[in-house]
Amino acid sequence: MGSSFLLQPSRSLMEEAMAAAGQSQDDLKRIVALRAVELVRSGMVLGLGTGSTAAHALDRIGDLLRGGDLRDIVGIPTSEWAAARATAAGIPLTDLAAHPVVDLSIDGADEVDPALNLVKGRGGSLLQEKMVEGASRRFVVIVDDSKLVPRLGGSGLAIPVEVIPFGWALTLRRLQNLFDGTPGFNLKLRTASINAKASAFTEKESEIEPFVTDNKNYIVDLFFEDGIHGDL
Ligand SMILES: O=C(CO)[C@H](O)[C@H](O)COP(=O)(O)O
Repeated sequence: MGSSFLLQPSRSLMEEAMAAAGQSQDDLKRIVALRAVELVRSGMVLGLGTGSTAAHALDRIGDLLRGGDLRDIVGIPTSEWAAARATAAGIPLTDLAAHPVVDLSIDGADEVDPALNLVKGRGGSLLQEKMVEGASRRFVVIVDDSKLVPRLGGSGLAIPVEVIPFGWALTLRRLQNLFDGTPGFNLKLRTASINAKASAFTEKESEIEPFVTDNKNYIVDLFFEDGIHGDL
């Protein structure tokens, strides 16, 4: 991957946003997404991110294309969700086979540590995000301040790992062994009921059905009481 860096609402923008009555977290997501889209130029191959922050960027790119301010853009979606959102926004889609080098990817994240290491994929899209963003010359991460942590896992929320269904229980045990002895460490297979996207199951079935990713894989969620200490 080329350079990756973080865009947050700048101090003045953040203060402006927080000062104005009624500004929500979603407003902050929109502000930072719009700043990231300022980096988009006509003719670029874009990596199209997934999630509620990236949604603002996709919609903005669509607006600029419709208004004629951007031309000849093609986008590689990082999930089925992103493909649908980009299509609705009017962004022409392509893939990594046709465009193995991506000029710029814009995506959200679940956690960002001070060294700009990321947790991604709590929404369930991991593998394609990593492939598209890994093929990018430039990767711009757009987050509001709720995503900043002193160390990964520090929010106490899941660190997702996508695993193939074959032998998933063995993979889960190996992940368990990897972090054995880490105080407050826990892990579990993500079930369909946990991921809102997996709505095909009834409530009762969903308690026992694994969540299935766009790539037909499972997810094991890792939890750290106080984040990951030491080398990643
Ligand atoms: O990795 C992701 C999806 O798999 C998202 O980028 C991440 O979950 C952030 O989402 P949001 O902007 O909705 O907080």
